[in-house]
Amino acid sequence: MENVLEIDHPVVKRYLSVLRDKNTETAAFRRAMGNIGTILAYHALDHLPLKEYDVDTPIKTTTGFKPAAEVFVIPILRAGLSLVDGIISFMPDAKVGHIGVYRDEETHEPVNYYHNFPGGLEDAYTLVVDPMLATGGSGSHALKFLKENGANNIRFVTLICAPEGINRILEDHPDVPIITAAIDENLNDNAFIVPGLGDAGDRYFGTL
Ligand SMILES: O=P(O)(O)OC[C@H]1O[C@H](OP(=O)(O)OP(=O)(O)O)[C@H](O)[C@@H]1O
Ligand SMILES: O=c1cc[nH]c(=O)[nH]1
Ligand SMILES: [Mg+2]
Repeated sequence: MENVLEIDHPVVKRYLSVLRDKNTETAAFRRAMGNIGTILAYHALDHLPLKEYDVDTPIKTTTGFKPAAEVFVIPILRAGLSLVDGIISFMPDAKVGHIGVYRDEETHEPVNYYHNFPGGLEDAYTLVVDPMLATGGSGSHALKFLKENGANNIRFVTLICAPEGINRILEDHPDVPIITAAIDENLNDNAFIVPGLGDAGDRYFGTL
Protein backbone atom coordinates (compact mmCIF):
# COMPACT_ATOMS: atom_id res chain seq x y z
CA MET A 1 0.00 0.00 0.00
CA GLU A 2 1.44 3.34 -1.00
CA ASN A 3 2.31 5.55 1.98
CA VAL A 4 2.12 2.59 4.39
CA LEU A 5 5.20 0.69 5.59
CA GLU A 6 4.37 -2.57 7.37
CA ILE A 7 7.65 -3.75 8.86
CA ASP A 8 8.30 -7.40 8.08
CA HIS A 9 11.03 -8.62 10.44
CA PRO A 10 11.42 -11.77 12.57
CA VAL A 11 12.40 -9.86 15.72
CA VAL A 12 9.39 -7.55 15.35
CA LYS A 13 7.13 -10.60 14.95
CA ARG A 14 8.52 -12.00 18.21
CA TYR A 15 7.99 -8.78 20.18
CA LEU A 16 4.49 -8.44 18.73
CA SER A 17 3.64 -11.95 19.90
CA VAL A 18 4.75 -11.07 23.44
CA LEU A 19 2.62 -7.91 23.33
CA ARG A 20 -0.45 -9.72 21.97
CA ASP A 21 -0.31 -12.49 24.59
CA LYS A 22 -2.88 -11.71 27.30
CA ASN A 23 -0.70 -13.58 29.83
CA THR A 24 2.28 -11.24 29.34
CA GLU A 25 2.89 -9.33 32.56
CA THR A 26 3.42 -5.59 32.80
CA ALA A 27 7.23 -5.67 33.01
CA ALA A 28 7.62 -7.85 29.92
CA PHE A 29 4.95 -5.83 28.09
CA ARG A 30 6.89 -2.62 28.79
CA ARG A 31 10.18 -4.16 27.67
CA ALA A 32 8.72 -5.37 24.39
CA MET A 33 7.12 -1.96 23.72
CA GLY A 34 10.46 -0.27 24.36
CA ASN A 35 12.35 -2.58 22.02
CA ILE A 36 9.81 -2.36 19.24
CA GLY A 37 9.69 1.44 19.63
CA THR A 38 13.35 1.57 18.68
CA ILE A 39 12.75 -0.53 15.56
CA LEU A 40 9.78 1.62 14.55
CA ALA A 41 11.96 4.73 14.97
CA TYR A 42 14.69 3.22 12.78
CA HIS A 43 12.17 2.88 9.95
CA ALA A 44 10.29 6.13 10.61
CA LEU A 45 13.52 8.11 10.30
CA ASP A 46 14.82 6.46 7.16
CA HIS A 47 14.13 9.62 5.10
CA LEU A 48 15.40 12.11 7.68
CA PRO A 49 17.17 14.83 5.65
CA LEU A 50 20.84 15.34 6.48
CA LYS A 51 23.34 18.10 6.03
CA GLU A 52 27.06 17.59 5.58
CA TYR A 53 29.82 19.03 7.74
CA ASP A 54 33.53 18.47 8.21
CA VAL A 55 34.58 15.89 10.81
CA ASP A 56 38.21 15.66 11.92
CA THR A 57 39.12 12.05 12.59
CA PRO A 58 42.51 11.41 14.22
CA ILE A 59 43.74 10.71 10.68
CA LYS A 60 42.13 13.32 8.40
CA THR A 61 39.12 15.52 7.75
CA THR A 62 36.15 13.72 6.27
CA THR A 63 32.45 14.30 5.61
CA GLY A 64 30.10 13.98 8.57
CA PHE A 65 26.32 14.19 8.62
CA LYS A 66 23.76 15.69 10.96
CA PRO A 67 19.97 16.08 10.72
CA ALA A 68 18.91 19.02 8.56
CA ALA A 69 15.73 19.29 10.64
CA GLU A 70 14.95 18.80 14.32
CA VAL A 71 13.12 15.58 15.14
CA PHE A 72 9.97 16.00 17.23
CA VAL A 73 8.26 13.00 18.80
CA ILE A 74 4.62 13.64 19.71
CA PRO A 75 2.93 10.77 21.57
CA ILE A 76 -0.85 10.72 21.72
CA LEU A 77 -1.52 10.34 25.46
CA ARG A 78 -1.70 8.05 27.18
CA ALA A 79 -0.77 4.98 25.21
CA GLY A 80 1.59 6.81 22.84
CA LEU A 81 3.97 7.26 25.80
CA SER A 82 4.67 3.52 25.69
CA LEU A 83 6.78 3.89 22.53
CA VAL A 84 8.63 7.10 23.45
CA ASP A 85 11.50 5.60 25.47
CA GLY A 86 12.37 3.23 22.63
CA ILE A 87 12.22 6.01 20.06
CA ILE A 88 14.37 8.49 21.99
CA SER A 89 16.93 5.84 22.86
CA PHE A 90 17.49 5.65 19.08
CA MET A 91 17.29 9.44 18.56
CA PRO A 92 18.37 10.91 21.92
CA ASP A 93 18.24 14.58 20.94
CA ALA A 94 14.66 14.43 19.64
CA LYS A 95 12.31 16.89 21.31
CA VAL A 96 9.14 15.43 22.81
CA GLY A 97 5.75 17.17 22.69
CA HIS A 98 2.45 15.81 23.95
CA ILE A 99 -1.13 15.70 22.78
CA GLY A 100 -3.86 14.26 24.95
CA VAL A 101 -6.71 12.57 23.11
CA TYR A 102 -8.98 9.90 24.47
CA ARG A 103 -11.65 7.99 22.67
CA ASP A 104 -15.11 8.37 24.19
CA GLU A 105 -16.02 4.83 25.22
CA GLU A 106 -19.61 5.13 23.93
CA THR A 107 -19.39 7.25 20.82
CA HIS A 108 -15.75 6.26 19.98
CA GLU A 109 -15.22 9.92 19.01
CA PRO A 110 -11.88 11.56 19.93
CA VAL A 111 -11.77 14.13 22.75
CA ASN A 112 -8.78 16.50 22.97
CA TYR A 113 -7.76 17.34 26.56
CA TYR A 114 -4.13 18.55 26.54
CA HIS A 115 -1.30 19.69 24.32
CA ASN A 116 2.23 21.00 24.75
CA PHE A 117 4.40 21.25 21.64
CA PRO A 118 8.04 22.36 21.27
CA GLY A 119 8.47 25.59 19.30
CA GLY A 120 9.38 25.23 15.63
CA LEU A 121 6.80 22.69 14.44
CA GLU A 122 6.87 24.32 10.98
CA ASP A 123 10.44 23.20 10.33
CA ALA A 124 10.52 19.96 12.31
CA TYR A 125 10.48 16.35 11.16
CA THR A 126 7.61 15.15 13.32
CA LEU A 127 6.72 11.63 14.42
CA VAL A 128 3.20 11.30 15.81
CA VAL A 129 3.16 8.18 17.96
CA ASP A 130 0.31 5.92 19.08
CA PRO A 131 0.53 2.13 19.35
CA MET A 132 -3.09 1.53 18.27
CA LEU A 133 -4.72 2.86 15.10
CA ALA A 134 -8.28 1.53 15.36
CA THR A 135 -11.03 3.65 13.76
CA GLY A 136 -8.38 6.31 13.09
CA GLY A 137 -10.49 8.95 14.82
CA SER A 138 -7.87 9.84 17.46
CA GLY A 139 -4.99 9.79 15.00
CA SER A 140 -6.77 11.85 12.36
CA HIS A 141 -7.86 14.36 14.99
CA ALA A 142 -4.30 14.67 16.41
CA LEU A 143 -2.82 15.13 12.93
CA LYS A 144 -5.34 17.86 12.09
CA PHE A 145 -4.58 19.65 15.35
CA LEU A 146 -0.82 19.45 14.77
CA LYS A 147 -1.20 20.82 11.24
CA GLU A 148 -3.32 23.68 12.61
CA ASN A 149 -0.36 24.40 14.90
CA GLY A 150 2.06 24.53 11.98
CA ALA A 151 3.38 20.97 11.52
CA ASN A 152 3.76 20.05 7.87
CA ASN A 153 6.25 17.19 7.74
CA ILE A 154 4.68 14.37 9.71
CA ARG A 155 4.92 10.59 9.94
CA PHE A 156 2.44 8.47 11.90
CA VAL A 157 4.20 5.76 13.92
CA THR A 158 1.98 2.98 15.18
CA LEU A 159 2.34 -0.59 16.37
CA ILE A 160 -0.90 -2.23 15.22
CA CYS A 161 -3.46 -0.90 12.74
CA ALA A 162 -6.92 -1.91 11.67
CA PRO A 163 -7.55 -1.48 7.93
CA GLU A 164 -10.32 0.99 8.89
CA GLY A 165 -7.81 3.22 10.68
CA ILE A 166 -5.31 3.12 7.84
CA ASN A 167 -7.99 4.08 5.34
CA ARG A 168 -9.13 6.96 7.54
CA ILE A 169 -5.60 8.41 7.82
CA LEU A 170 -4.85 7.92 4.12
CA GLU A 171 -8.08 9.68 3.24
CA ASP A 172 -7.88 12.56 5.74
CA HIS A 173 -4.08 12.99 5.61
CA PRO A 174 -2.67 11.68 2.31
CA ASP A 175 0.57 13.55 3.01
CA VAL A 176 1.31 11.52 6.17
CA PRO A 177 3.13 8.19 5.73
CA ILE A 178 2.22 5.42 8.20
CA ILE A 179 4.91 3.20 9.74
CA THR A 180 3.54 0.11 11.48
CA ALA A 181 4.50 -3.33 12.74
CA ALA A 182 1.19 -5.02 11.83
CA ILE A 183 -1.99 -4.56 9.86
CA ASP A 184 -4.63 -6.66 11.61
CA GLU A 185 -7.96 -8.10 10.45
CA ASN A 186 -10.65 -5.60 11.45
CA LEU A 187 -12.46 -3.96 14.38
CA ASN A 188 -14.91 -5.64 16.73
CA ASP A 189 -18.26 -4.17 17.86
CA ASN A 190 -16.45 -2.18 20.53
CA ALA A 191 -14.07 -0.72 17.92
CA PHE A 192 -11.15 -2.74 19.31
CA ILE A 193 -8.58 -4.12 16.89
CA VAL A 194 -8.92 -7.86 16.10
CA PRO A 195 -6.77 -9.74 17.06
CA GLY A 196 -4.89 -6.69 18.44
CA LEU A 197 -3.56 -6.72 21.99
CA GLY A 198 -6.46 -5.26 23.95
CA ASP A 199 -6.18 -1.82 25.54
CA ALA A 200 -2.59 -0.71 25.04
CA GLY A 201 -2.68 2.10 27.61
CA ASP A 202 -4.17 -0.07 30.33
CA ARG A 203 -1.72 -2.89 29.68
CA TYR A 204 1.34 -0.60 29.61
CA PHE A 205 0.37 1.44 32.67
CA GLY A 206 -1.04 -1.51 34.63
CA THR A 207 -4.46 0.11 34.98
CA LEU A 208 -6.54 -2.86 33.83
O1 LIG B 1 -8.25 4.87 16.29
P1 LIG B 1 -9.20 5.08 17.44
O2 LIG B 1 -10.50 4.38 17.24
O3 LIG B 1 -9.37 6.53 17.78
O4 LIG B 1 -8.57 4.34 18.70
C1 LIG B 1 -7.25 4.40 19.01
C2 LIG B 1 -7.04 5.20 20.26
O5 LIG B 1 -7.53 4.49 21.39
C3 LIG B 1 -6.50 4.35 22.35
O6 LIG B 1 -6.48 5.39 23.27
P2 LIG B 1 -7.54 5.45 24.47
O7 LIG B 1 -8.77 6.20 24.10
O8 LIG B 1 -7.73 4.08 25.02
O9 LIG B 1 -6.78 6.37 25.51
P3 LIG B 1 -5.52 6.01 26.42
O10 LIG B 1 -4.33 6.05 25.52
O11 LIG B 1 -5.52 7.11 27.42
O12 LIG B 1 -5.74 4.66 27.03
C4 LIG B 1 -5.26 4.33 21.50
O13 LIG B 1 -4.08 4.59 22.22
C5 LIG B 1 -5.55 5.37 20.47
O14 LIG B 1 -5.25 6.69 20.88
O1 LIG C 1 -7.72 -2.24 20.07
C1 LIG C 1 -7.64 -1.11 20.58
C2 LIG C 1 -8.41 -0.02 20.11
C3 LIG C 1 -8.26 1.20 20.70
N1 LIG C 1 -7.40 1.31 21.74
C4 LIG C 1 -6.66 0.28 22.20
O2 LIG C 1 -5.89 0.44 23.15
N2 LIG C 1 -6.82 -0.90 21.61
MG1 LIG D 1 -6.74 3.14 26.39
